[in-house]
Amino acid sequence: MTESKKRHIAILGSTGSIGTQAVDVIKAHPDQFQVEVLTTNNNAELLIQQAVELKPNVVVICNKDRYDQVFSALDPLDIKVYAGAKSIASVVQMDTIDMVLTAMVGYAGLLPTIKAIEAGKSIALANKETLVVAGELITQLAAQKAVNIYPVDSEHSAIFQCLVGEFHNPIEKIILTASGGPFRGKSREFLSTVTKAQALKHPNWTMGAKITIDSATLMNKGLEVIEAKWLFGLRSNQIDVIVHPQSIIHSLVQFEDGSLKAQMGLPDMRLPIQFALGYPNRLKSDFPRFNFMDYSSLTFEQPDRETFRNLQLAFDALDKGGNAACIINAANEVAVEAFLHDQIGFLEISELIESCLAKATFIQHPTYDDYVSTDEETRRLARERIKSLV
Ligand SMILES: NC(=O)C1=CN([C@@H]2O[C@H](COP(=O)(O)OP(=O)(O)OC[C@H]3O[C@@H](n4cnc5c(N)ncnc54)[C@H](OP(=O)(O)O)[C@@H]3O)[C@@H](O)[C@H]2O)C=CC1
Ligand SMILES: CC(=O)[C@@H](O)[C@H](O)COP(=O)(O)O
Ligand SMILES: [Mn+2]
Repeated sequence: MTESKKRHIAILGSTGSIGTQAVDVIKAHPDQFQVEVLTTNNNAELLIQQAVELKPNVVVICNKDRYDQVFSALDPLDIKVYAGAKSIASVVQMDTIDMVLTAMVGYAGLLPTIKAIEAGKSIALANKETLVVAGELITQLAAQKAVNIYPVDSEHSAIFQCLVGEFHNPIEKIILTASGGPFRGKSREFLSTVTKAQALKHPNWTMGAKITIDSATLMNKGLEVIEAKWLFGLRSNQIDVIVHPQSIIHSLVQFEDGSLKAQMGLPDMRLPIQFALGYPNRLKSDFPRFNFMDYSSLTFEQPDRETFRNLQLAFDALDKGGNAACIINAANEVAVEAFLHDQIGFLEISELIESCLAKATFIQHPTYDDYVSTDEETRRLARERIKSLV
């Protein structure tokens, strides 16, 4: 690419696990990428450090109390500084941006993603919650605006990589691989006493706290099933989940002739991030290479949906349709937060989600405003339930 053809990127959530790895990818390819926008929730120190190095046009810090600190560091460098969630939703529409990487965590990713698509920006989507909450709305809007959504999530990137050159061939089914998390093979009795420190020890990936707990409960795989439905236009009976504890095969596609294609590699999120940012090009990297001799066996097992009920709850929500996935997402976000604050136990995460799914108002054809009210109602129900438990 020439200087003028550099891809101009906005990184939402630049201080997190995906965000910092995206910064590493971009720094390794200064001829390919220019950072236009960086955003964070609270982490002013790292935001300032990244901005001094990458010289974006604009940074946003959600927490307004940290605005002065960021402004005094970056205004002398001619970097514009804004604060508050609304600013994120507005800066993604800047003319100078080509692609928005949604690397913030949770429901907060929904509105900025909608605004970015409305402005015609390509999306590199890490924030799976956006598609879980409002997959139909997002995919319809993207189609209307002729916007491409490039998956960053490792499984979905794997499927997307398997589909390159195959877009005219129907998918028979996809197989999402799951590590099984830190509690693979454990009983409900064991799970009744596990701590957040145990749950935060993922066997293969270093990630933010929320997704790490989701991996431990198998909700991450449930969210990924819903994410896959919308990204690849599938029915739920076309999506299988298989536990693969080594996380080397990142997922598979089966075509109508029975052929299976898989994408493999060491667990390293920089690869799917780089593939999404650089698509359709595979950029050179110095990431460690997979060596077959280091793995004497790659193994597979069925997920235990009875012990880890969240996976089944996600399939149930997908089959129910409407705002059901929005309900389980909101309940899960509140439940994970409560677990991380030692307010509820590990098994109560699923109980809370199940009770919210039963109680929250079901809407068959939700609008954006319906998603907002569903999210609010479910969070209220979940918090009431937590109060009754403690
Ligand atoms: N980590 C991974 O390997 C993978 C992550 N994903 C998905 O990517 C997304 C990000 O995950 P991850 O990087 O692990 O998360 P982290 O918790 O590590 O980082 C989250 C980022 O978002 C910012 N942020 C948090 N809350 C808000 C908010 N309410 N408004 C605006 N910004 C906010 C944080 O700012 P601050 O630092 O100030 O808190 C931080 O920059 C999630 O949706 C996750 O499911 C998908 C596949 C793999
Ligand atoms: C890296 C990534 O994409 C995560 O979503 C990862 O897949 C989590 O691992 P689990 O398979 O344990 O959910
Ligand atoms: Mn994943």
